[in-house]
Amino acid sequence: MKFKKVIARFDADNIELAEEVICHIFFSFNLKGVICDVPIPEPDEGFGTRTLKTPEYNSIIGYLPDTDDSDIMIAEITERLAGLSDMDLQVDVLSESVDEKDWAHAWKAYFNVTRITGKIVVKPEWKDYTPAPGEVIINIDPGMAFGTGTHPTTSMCLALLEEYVQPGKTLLDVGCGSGILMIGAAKLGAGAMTGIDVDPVAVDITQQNLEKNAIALDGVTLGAVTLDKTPEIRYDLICANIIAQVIVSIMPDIATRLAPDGTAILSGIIEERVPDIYAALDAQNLRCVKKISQEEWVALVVCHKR
Ligand SMILES: C[S@@+](CC[C@H](N)C(=O)[O-])C[C@H]1O[C@@H](n2cnc3c(N)ncnc32)[C@H](O)[C@@H]1O
Repeated sequence: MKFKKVIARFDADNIELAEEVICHIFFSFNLKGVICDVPIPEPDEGFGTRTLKTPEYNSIIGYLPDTDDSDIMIAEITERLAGLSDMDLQVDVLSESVDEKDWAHAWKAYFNVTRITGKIVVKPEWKDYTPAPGEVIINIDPGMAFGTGTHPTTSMCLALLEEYVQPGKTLLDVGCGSGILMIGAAKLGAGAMTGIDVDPVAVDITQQNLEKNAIALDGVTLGAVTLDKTPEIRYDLICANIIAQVIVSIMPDIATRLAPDGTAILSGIIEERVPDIYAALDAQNLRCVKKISQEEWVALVVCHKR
């Protein structure tokens, strides 16, 4: 099958805000395999904590099936991006036709063994790594789904899971992507888990990655659904690493699914959006108990007000 690779090459005063907005537009057009390819200022420390190659440009890349309509969609995406005139953003949209087999593996050059915390290491399935005693190794092949652990939004979630997962705690992962957070949680001792994603490909990849990590699937529920379409089961832990606008819109559904003593980890939020999140939390009688940040990205730990 042929795909159109869509590249939004951009420059902006606020790179993280531009990343968020462009990704949101890509997701709203249902582009698959969206990755942020942004030069990282700090050097790789030799462990592969960052991308192996530093890209020359800031790019957001996504893929569309190559059909009669794809050029019209790309023109609409270009128009939407050009309409962001209130932001200090210069963006060029490029596209090229690629074979699935060509692109599905091309990004792998960027993904190396990545240490997230003193304990958690994310390892591409195809790389060798000898774990130190006590390390939690997450084997991942994200395929067309988001989630290698190299993005700050994912690594902050993993670090917070290490802090908040307790044996047997139930977990709901909203926007499971590659399944990386569910695997991390399971290896840290979580009990029954539910993972949902609007992208059915992500749900398939999550299942494959859970299997590759020998996570028993009998306690796992997966679905290509939005949160409002899931049963109102209460979870001890909820993770949502999605952009702020989506988190705000699903906050009522998060609140009704968070156990009275439960903890939600909300990530994918840039600093500018934190006031919107706080307002949405307040409206649902939720409160933030911890805020961490990496680069311009913020992750919040949230619970019910008492
Ligand atoms: C930034 S990725 C996070 C992937 C993974 N959980 C991680 O932390 O690396 C966000 C994921 O949320 C999914 N998504 C976007 N909007 C969603 C929604 N309203 N409900 C559920 N999933 C959504 C996307 O398809 C994508 O896989």
